[in-house]
Amino acid sequence: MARAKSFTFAINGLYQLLRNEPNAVLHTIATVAVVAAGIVRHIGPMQWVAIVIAIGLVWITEAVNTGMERLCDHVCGNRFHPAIKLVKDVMAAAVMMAAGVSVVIGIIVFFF
Ligand SMILES: Nc1ncnc2c1ncn2[C@@H]1O[C@H](COP(=O)(O)OP(=O)(O)OP(=O)(O)O)[C@@H](O)[C@H]1O
Repeated sequence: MARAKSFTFAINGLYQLLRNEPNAVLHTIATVAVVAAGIVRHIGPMQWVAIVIAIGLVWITEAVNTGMERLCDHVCGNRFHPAIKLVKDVMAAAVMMAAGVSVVIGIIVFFF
């Protein structure tokens, strides 16, 4: 029962991410486009594995980034603090690296 409740909290987190994070719209469009391209190009099972990992990597880092941003804003009350800057910049770097890795995976899968 407790497990089922945790699952509903996680679903609520996903809903909040989709509702409040503008980047989530871009990720959704990119996810649909890449999956459609994979279907049209009849990519193989291992290529699907790479694509699923790439998509998951971006969504997971965006979710963690969003959570950390909200926590930072709550803790510092929107006042500037060097530690908050470091946390937010590092999280932004994580999203950027995940996106970069995903683009490289996409290029390898679809163009090689
Ligand atoms: N309270 C703060 N203290 C110090 N620096 C901050 C603070 N809030 C934001 N910053 C700096 O501004 C940058 C952008 O912050 P912001 O919260 O707007 O992130 P964002 O990436 O624009 O968010 P979103 O993902 O919602 O578009 C941070 O990476 C950080 O360098």
